[in-house]
Amino acid sequence: MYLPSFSLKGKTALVTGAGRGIGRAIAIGYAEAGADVVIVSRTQSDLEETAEFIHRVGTKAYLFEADVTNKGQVEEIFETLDSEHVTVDILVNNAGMNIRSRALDVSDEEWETIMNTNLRSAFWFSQKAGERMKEAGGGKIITISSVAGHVALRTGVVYASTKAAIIQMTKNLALEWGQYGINVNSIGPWYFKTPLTEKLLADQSYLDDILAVTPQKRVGELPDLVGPAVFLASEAANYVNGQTLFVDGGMSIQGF
Ligand SMILES: NC(=O)C1=CN([C@@H]2O[C@H](COP(=O)(O)OP(=O)(O)OC[C@H]3O[C@@H](n4cnc5c(N)ncnc54)[C@H](O)[C@@H]3O)[C@@H](O)[C@H]2O)C=CC1
Ligand SMILES: C[C@H](O)[C@@H]1OC(=O)[C@H](O)[C@@H]1O
Repeated sequence: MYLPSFSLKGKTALVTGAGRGIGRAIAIGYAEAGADVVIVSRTQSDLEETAEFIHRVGTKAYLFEADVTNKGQVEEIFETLDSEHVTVDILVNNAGMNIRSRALDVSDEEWETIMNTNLRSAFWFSQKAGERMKEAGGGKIITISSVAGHVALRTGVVYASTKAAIIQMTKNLALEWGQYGINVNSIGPWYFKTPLTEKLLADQSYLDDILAVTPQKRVGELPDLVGPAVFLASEAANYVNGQTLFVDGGMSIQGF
């Protein structure tokens, strides 16, 4: 038999930023693939909406209203999961944000906020999940980067730096943790319509610029991202490590 399983049945996934957008889509997609899902975000009402979808699918949802930039709250999440004997088999570091300042205008506060939200939080969650996965004999860690981590976009140098750092962090964690059966990969999306981007994508001239450099001539739909996220979380990706999968309609290969 050559076809490995794409199912997540019997697994528990933790998804940060699961209150809306890409994180909510991945959390629900993982539930549809059979996983129980630990969902983390800042807004309880958003979490409850995501949990409602998961319950309709028939798997369990564990809700944690937390700020991923607060290390104490990150530690508390894992202490609570440990006390409830919930093992995280799959971690998706999705929470992220952007402040699209020009380089000369970036304030120290903006730098801190973007770096802490997009990069430091992902490292903290990876450390906490990684030490448990090492004990458990393996696991899957997926961090959401961006094409902005691979090519220069007009959406801000600090954001781009966090997304490039995620690509390198992914390689280094894979190098250290592959021996423990842990697969560490990242996904690099191009534009997907979410609360983070909806204002930008509503501007027809901006959208025209996006489509001009996108071979598939459309922005991403959330199922376009959930499929790769399920693949990387499943047994089908057991020998994929340290990679970044760009889900971008071909944008990152666009030349002239
Ligand atoms: N939407 C897009 O076109 C693209 C998004 N991405 C990345 O995908 C990820 C998700 O983006 P979207 O769903 O579009 O964003 P979004 O803004 O729609 O959702 C982000 C989620 O993260 C949560 N979050 C933000 N800061 C948090 C914090 N400090 N503590 C806890 N939760 C926090 C928000 O509450 C929200 O639920 C981000 O890492 C983003 O950089 C990457 C490329 C393109
Ligand atoms: C493709 C980028 O990641 C996208 O561009 C933006 O302006 C948003 O901040 C997203 O990050």
